[in-house]
Amino acid sequence: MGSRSRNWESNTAIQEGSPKFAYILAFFSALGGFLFGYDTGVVSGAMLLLKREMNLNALWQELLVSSTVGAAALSALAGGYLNGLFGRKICILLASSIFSFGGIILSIAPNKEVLLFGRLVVGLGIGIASMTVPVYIAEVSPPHLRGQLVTINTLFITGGQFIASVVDGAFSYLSNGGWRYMLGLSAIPAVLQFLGFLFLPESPRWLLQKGRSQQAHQVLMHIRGTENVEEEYDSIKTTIEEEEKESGGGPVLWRILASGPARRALIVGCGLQMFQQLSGINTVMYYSATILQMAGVRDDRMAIWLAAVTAFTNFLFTLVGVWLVERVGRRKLTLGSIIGTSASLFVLAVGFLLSAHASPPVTFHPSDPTFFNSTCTHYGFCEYCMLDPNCGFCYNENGSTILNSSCEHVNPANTEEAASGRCSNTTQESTDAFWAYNYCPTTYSWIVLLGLILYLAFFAPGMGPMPWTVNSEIYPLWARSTGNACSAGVNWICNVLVSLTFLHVAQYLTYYGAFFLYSGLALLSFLFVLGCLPETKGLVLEDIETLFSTRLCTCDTTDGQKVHYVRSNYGTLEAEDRISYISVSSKY
Ligand SMILES: O[C@H]1[C@H](O)[C@@H](O)[C@H](O)[C@@H](O)[C@H]1O
Repeated sequence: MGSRSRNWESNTAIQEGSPKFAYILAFFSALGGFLFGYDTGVVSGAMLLLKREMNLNALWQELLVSSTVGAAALSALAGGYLNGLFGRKICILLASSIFSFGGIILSIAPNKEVLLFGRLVVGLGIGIASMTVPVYIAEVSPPHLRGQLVTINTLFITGGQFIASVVDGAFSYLSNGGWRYMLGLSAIPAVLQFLGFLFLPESPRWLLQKGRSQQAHQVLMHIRGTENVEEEYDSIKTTIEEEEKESGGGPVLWRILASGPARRALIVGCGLQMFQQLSGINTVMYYSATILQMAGVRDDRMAIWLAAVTAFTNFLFTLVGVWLVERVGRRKLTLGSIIGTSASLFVLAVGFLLSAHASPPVTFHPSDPTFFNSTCTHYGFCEYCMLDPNCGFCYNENGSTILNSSCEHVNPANTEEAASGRCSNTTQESTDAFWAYNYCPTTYSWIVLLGLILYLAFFAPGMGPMPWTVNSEIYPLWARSTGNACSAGVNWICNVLVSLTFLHVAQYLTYYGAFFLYSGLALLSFLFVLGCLPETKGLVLEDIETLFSTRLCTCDTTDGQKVHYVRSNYGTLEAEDRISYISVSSKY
């Protein structure tokens, strides 16, 4: 094990190679991200049709949404093992087969039980893809493009969510079976990815790790578009040899926890994924239709199409992230994004707070006998009425004045109408009475809308993609699959937790309380990133491990600099202490 050094000038050999092939690889891999976005996004529109056609109660609706995310959490964790054993290519092929199978099952499902099975299958595909694709892209990309190419995967996730909302809008006009197309169409990109990947190479880093040196060398030349890959090849090979000598036996997770740099990388990776979800992205996305209704969009179809605009905003600003990641670096992009995200969550909360204070009172008590048996009669203001999932607010409007307002029981089979009375669809009067479920009519809705747009504009370029991008690069090769599996698992588990608890949190803390909480959590993540996230821009993957050699909370010293590291061996010391890092260049 000799001492080893790399200098940045010599990376020009890598940079000179044609990156075209790297883009092709990134495109086919990122179809996995597209399916992740499509399958998590499409269900809300499909549910509108499904609940009517299959008579789904709230529990079944909840099951069909959460089963996919839950299955994704489990398969992301298992994906680490599969990745190490079979390689990235086989795992991506596996994920695309699972996606295709799931899509077909969903499109022909005869009943809700088969639907649930299909959603579980699709979730298994999402979990494997979510942890494998960023790793594969990072391992095949040249260092100067790596951040951008991995961020393209998140662009595809948000693109998938956008296309899903357009498909939802388009097929919502089909009175029968529209959901079959919505859920089944995902099989097309899945088959495309499967076919494409049959012809694409395995990651050269994984090949080298498995001792398939000749194949690794060939793949590296192929993807770099040049024969001049000796330096990169040697560098990967030496690192793997060193790692093999240094690593003890036992399960990889145990070795990660026992090794200082890998453990710190795992804390940073999992922390980033946790904070991404705790800043409420999926709640905001899911809740966007209601926010738009608050802002006065009453037509259901219109709300579906405007939700597509929200998803498009998320996509558009992720594109800004793709553009910025190699210019400003991961650290500054994430920090800037968090400040904006926290501030916009604050604006959202203030909008909800003002709406709550101006919440219209209940002024009308219908004489309908079913009305008297309802607990909804207890509420004196719309604010309390809407926080009870069993009730909704029914009112007439004269200009901006609310008239004849009552709190009434919701139709359990369809929350878009009251169970009985003038806001149910069984009465003639329903035409001039408005039904507000989950929200209150308010003149402050523009603040909420502004908060929503600002939120997406700040979240999407940084906190959306960076946790995935950073995780794909911070672990040493031996720990990469397991590290990414754990952090992706944390992402999915926090995703389930936040979405399942949102309505309860809102019931206890009110909507504005919930958004103030998310805003505070975002501030907490600012401190975490400020103290713990080093800049990885432009570094060779094999060098990144060195950034975690010192205690966490000291990383900001390297911010904005490209550092040249020299790794030297002092024989008798512990593995992590044996590595000294000498900055010899900070000219950037
Ligand atoms: O990075 C992605 C992206 O921001 C998506 O919009 C969101 O739904 C996912 O949960 C997240 O992991």
